[in-house]
Amino acid sequence: MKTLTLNPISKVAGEVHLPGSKSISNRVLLLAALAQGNTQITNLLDSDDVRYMLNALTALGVDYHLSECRTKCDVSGLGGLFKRAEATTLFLGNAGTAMRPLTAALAASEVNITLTGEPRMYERPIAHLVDALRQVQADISYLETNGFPPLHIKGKLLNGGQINIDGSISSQFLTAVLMVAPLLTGDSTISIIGELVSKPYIDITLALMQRFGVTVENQDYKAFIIKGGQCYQSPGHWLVEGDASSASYFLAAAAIKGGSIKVTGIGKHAVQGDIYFADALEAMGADVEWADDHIKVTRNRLVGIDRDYNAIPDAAMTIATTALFAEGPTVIRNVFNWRVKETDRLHAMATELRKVGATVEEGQDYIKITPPVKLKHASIATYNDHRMAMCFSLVALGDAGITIEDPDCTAKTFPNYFSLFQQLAC
Ligand SMILES: O=C(O)C1=C[C@@H](OP(=O)(O)O)[C@@H](O)[C@H](O)C1
Ligand SMILES: C=C(OP(=O)(O)O)C(=O)O
Repeated sequence: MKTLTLNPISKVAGEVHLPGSKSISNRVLLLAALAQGNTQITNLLDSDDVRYMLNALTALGVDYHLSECRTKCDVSGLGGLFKRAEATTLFLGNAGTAMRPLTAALAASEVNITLTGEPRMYERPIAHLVDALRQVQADISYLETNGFPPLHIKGKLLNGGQINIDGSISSQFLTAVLMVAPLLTGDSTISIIGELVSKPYIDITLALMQRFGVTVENQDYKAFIIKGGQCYQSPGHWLVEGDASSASYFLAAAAIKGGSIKVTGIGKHAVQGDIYFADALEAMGADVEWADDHIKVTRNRLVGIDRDYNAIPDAAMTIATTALFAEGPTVIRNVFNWRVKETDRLHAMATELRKVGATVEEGQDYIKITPPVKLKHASIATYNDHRMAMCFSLVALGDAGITIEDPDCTAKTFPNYFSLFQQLAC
């Protein structure tokens, strides 16, 4: 297995122009495909998750032109739902932002589709979404295990109506139903069962839908009312914001061993909730500068924090490894759904943090990290989880360096992460 050893880095500084947001790239591609008119997308993310969405759109007959650098894409919208008579299989890797929204859009399209993916995708629950779509007569069947992909979808025009959806495991299920709802023939009311997790991702969905001409009535994240029989209208041009989750590793590096690091491509008005990772760094003691077109973090003394990070589950992982450099323990609470992402992230994080010397308490839905007096060098297993690899790169800012197993797993969202990270060393 390939490994990457990072020698101790004593100081970091510089500027990083962020690759496009994964969450926005895959949403915009799907909305542009369904919209009336052409959409010119710039700063599209070039990573595995986005390739799976692009490949799916090709197989579904969507016309688009991708530039050579794969960050510009002109999409000719279908002006409505997909239509493809032949039975087709779409392989979606482990991309939640492809699997979940496509399941809903295809259930309402006249298609005959099988959705497959990597082995881990078959362990990531999807029943809450399938149950919701079945309430409006969607014809979706499980091909292996009840409640999990792979799925077979015998799509047909759906009517809309009352849809109750469990929001307690993933917001992506609600995102999926929201994005298809305006294209159903009748009006829909989507009611949330339980407490909705990862709420800021719903704000991304609603903001993008609005830019494509569709308004949703949001009743305090408990119910959403959407008129049916609509068509998305292309906004013409779309610049994808930088990825706020990807920004977290650079901002954390500055907080730990800056110098200052400035990330561009996002700023204080960004639509992604993960920009509030910078608030977590501020709470730990770092200096943060918020501008319209960048966020800059400068090192200061860091102290542990104890907070609920349900709203930013991806960037919250970066707090776990930043905690190794803070004074006193850090507790990251209400992150139960870490267990159903690329790997069981609560368990993986606890196991690997212990290897570098931390004392760790792994709760059902929280993790408590007490930093060691001295970090130890270790070889870190990454569990085919891009964020495990990127989070543990921060350990190189200690005195012992770190070895990252399978560093190429960052290809899911950030293929050139390690070269950018190493360029910041000074
Ligand atoms: O909608 C999105 O773009 C995402 C929502 C979050 O998932 P959950 O809603 O499952 O927490 C996040 O972890 C994922 O990386 C991207
Ligand atoms: C949870 C993640 O991905 P997905 O979109 O596959 O859910 C992630 O990127 O951290």
